[in-house]
Amino acid sequence: MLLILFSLVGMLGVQYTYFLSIAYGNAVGFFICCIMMFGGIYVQINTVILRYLEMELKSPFTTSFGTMKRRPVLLVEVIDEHGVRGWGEGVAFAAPWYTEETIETMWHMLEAFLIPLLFQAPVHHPDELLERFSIVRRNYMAKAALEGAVWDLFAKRHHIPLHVALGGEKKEVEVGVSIGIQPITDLLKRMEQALIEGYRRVKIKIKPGWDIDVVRAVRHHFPHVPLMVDANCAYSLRDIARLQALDDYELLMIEQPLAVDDIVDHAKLQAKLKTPICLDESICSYEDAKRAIELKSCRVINIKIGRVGGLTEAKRIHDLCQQHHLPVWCGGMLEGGVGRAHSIALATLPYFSFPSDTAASANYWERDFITPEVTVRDGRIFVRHEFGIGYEVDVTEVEKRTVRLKICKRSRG
Ligand SMILES: O=C(O)CCC(=O)C1=CC=C[C@@H](O)[C@@H]1C(=O)O
Ligand SMILES: [Mg+2]
Repeated sequence: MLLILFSLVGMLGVQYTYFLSIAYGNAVGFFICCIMMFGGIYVQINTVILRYLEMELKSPFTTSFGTMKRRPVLLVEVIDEHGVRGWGEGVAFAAPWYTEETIETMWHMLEAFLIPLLFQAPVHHPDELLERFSIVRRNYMAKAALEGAVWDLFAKRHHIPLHVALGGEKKEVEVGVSIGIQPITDLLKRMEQALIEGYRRVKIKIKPGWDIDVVRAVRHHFPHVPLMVDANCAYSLRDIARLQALDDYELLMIEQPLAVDDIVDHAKLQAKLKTPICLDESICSYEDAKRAIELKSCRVINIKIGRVGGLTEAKRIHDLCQQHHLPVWCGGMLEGGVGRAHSIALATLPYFSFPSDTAASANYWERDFITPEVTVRDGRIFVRHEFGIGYEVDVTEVEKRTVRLKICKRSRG
């Protein structure tokens, strides 16, 4: 009886504060979280559906570690005891060259370990899953896929958008575009197109031998465009002179120049560079971010939900960086629409300080599997107010691409 009363109070309270927050701004975000925590609604997931989708990028994407055209996606759908559904996306690639995870390892970890852990007990708030999943080491993208689906469902159960559930404040998020390695004339054309489309910042990929000349050529054509470079771990401290030469081009930041575990060398390098270093692959947790801040290994952090194990950890890293005045921004993983929707919601948090790598659906896909597709106007994505992730999953489009499906059911014994 008491539980039903709490649930009712919680549900009404959350919706009321959501409408208040629309009407009066977002000062009530903290209040919303309190009500969510104590409101008494809990979610019992009874079914999880895993889908392996074959997808192809519109054009190949080349970085220092290789070229990708095929981009399979792992979709996670969770269904609770009321039939409410939530969606998450596993963002690892087919091969383990960004982090150690792949689409197959995510599938295995989900099926063998994480889904059974989710079935074990109801969830009062998705923040609890960080602790519950912690008995599984690393495997952050697998955890994030399932946790993200629960966040979506949780927001829907509370009749609020995901960005409100997260405590986000922005009504629109600024976005940039990431352009892969390609012949310089194609790169310049692609950049010009992106700027015409309104993107507010351009990131280009570099590697040893494809760096200073390219940046010089880009700066020659676009002297004032907010520009950054991403090396995806391609350099070592032996390349310090090459990296220092990039200081002449007013780059916003150099993303992940050194190896994934070179957090000490990144500190040595940052001390010798004027340009801020942004860490991507090196930051997989709150603890990693704390160490990087302590060691002064970087001046910016790129937060990707998948890389850090989910939205809860992403929020913790955001808050930590805010306390230390170290700007963050939201990276991308060439996601399908569900992953993209989660990133948009996260980027509404106040300390996301540079445009996200969340370009429009049409930048990647002939047809995305959400409706509406993500669109960018004047370099901004307008945040949707529908409950949960704010976009519908287009089941017909999903089914067309699904090559493997697994339905996992909670045993009620
Ligand atoms: O548009 C996006 O989703 C960002 C693309 C992008 O730059 C990256 C995606 C995935 C791995 C890397 O190649 C790279 C990155 O490191 O940020
Ligand atoms: Mg990167």
